[in-house]
Amino acid sequence: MTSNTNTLDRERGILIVLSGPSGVGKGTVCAALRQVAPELVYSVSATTRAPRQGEIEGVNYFFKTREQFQQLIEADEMLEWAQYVNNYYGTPKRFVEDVLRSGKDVILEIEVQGALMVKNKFPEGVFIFLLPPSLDELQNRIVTRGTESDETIRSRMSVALDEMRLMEHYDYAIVNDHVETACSKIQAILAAEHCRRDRIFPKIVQWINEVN
Ligand SMILES: Nc1nc2c(ncn2[C@@H]2O[C@H](COP(=O)(O)OP(=O)(O)O)[C@@H](O)[C@H]2O)c(=O)[nH]1
Ligand SMILES: Nc1ncnc2c1ncn2[C@@H]1O[C@H](COP(=O)(O)OP(=O)(O)O)[C@@H](O)[C@H]1O
Repeated sequence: MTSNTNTLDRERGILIVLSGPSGVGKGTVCAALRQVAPELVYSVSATTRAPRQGEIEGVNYFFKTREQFQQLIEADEMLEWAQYVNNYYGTPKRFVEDVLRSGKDVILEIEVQGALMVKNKFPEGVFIFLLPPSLDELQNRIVTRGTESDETIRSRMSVALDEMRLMEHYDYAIVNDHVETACSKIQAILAAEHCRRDRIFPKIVQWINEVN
């Protein structure tokens, strides 16, 4: 038996897509997830939206002009992209593919149109939808965050309803009532998906055959 044949490694990482309406807490839950699951890789999106106070280029987003964003699409460098409330958002393709090929799991925090594009390309991905405890609480969270104008808040609430109608296309729905609970549920889903996908059985058969 060689050392190459007796490791129970998976060949490719798992692609996780986390969606949910603006203000539901995707960013907050992802930040908590980073603390407890540092092995998970986060895809940084490109956007034409202006940076919010404190946002850092390459950390929160790659901030682009409309022309630059268009060029990325034309050069086929986007895994998916979507227009959301007057701005474009998209996932750089190469980074995600490299991470998956290296055997690590990668998480995309994206809206629903883009998530459905990803589902076409990666049906084996894990699609998780984050829900608010109520619509009032959703609005309250967007308002409390204080990053949006009144008009943008109205647009985001209207998009939120459209997004929730498409929830049935997801594998899992999680209510973000408490950040820690939502985070634990995502970890539990990931752990279960690892068990389901691990290519352990062929390896075990190989071990047994090699011993006999
Ligand atoms: N399709 C797509 N949506 C994205 C991407 N990055 C972010 N989004 C989504 O775009 C929406 C607006 O993002 P943002 O302006 O940062 O607002 P926030 O998520 O409410 O803080 C959210 O639903 C994000 O999840 C991306 O690469 N692709
Ligand atoms: N479980 C929660 N309970 C209460 N407030 C929350 C919870 N999750 C997030 N928030 C708050 O809601 C607001 C929006 O969260 P954010 O992570 O920016 O949402 P998203 O990334 O989905 O737009 C923030 O002020 C955040 O602190």
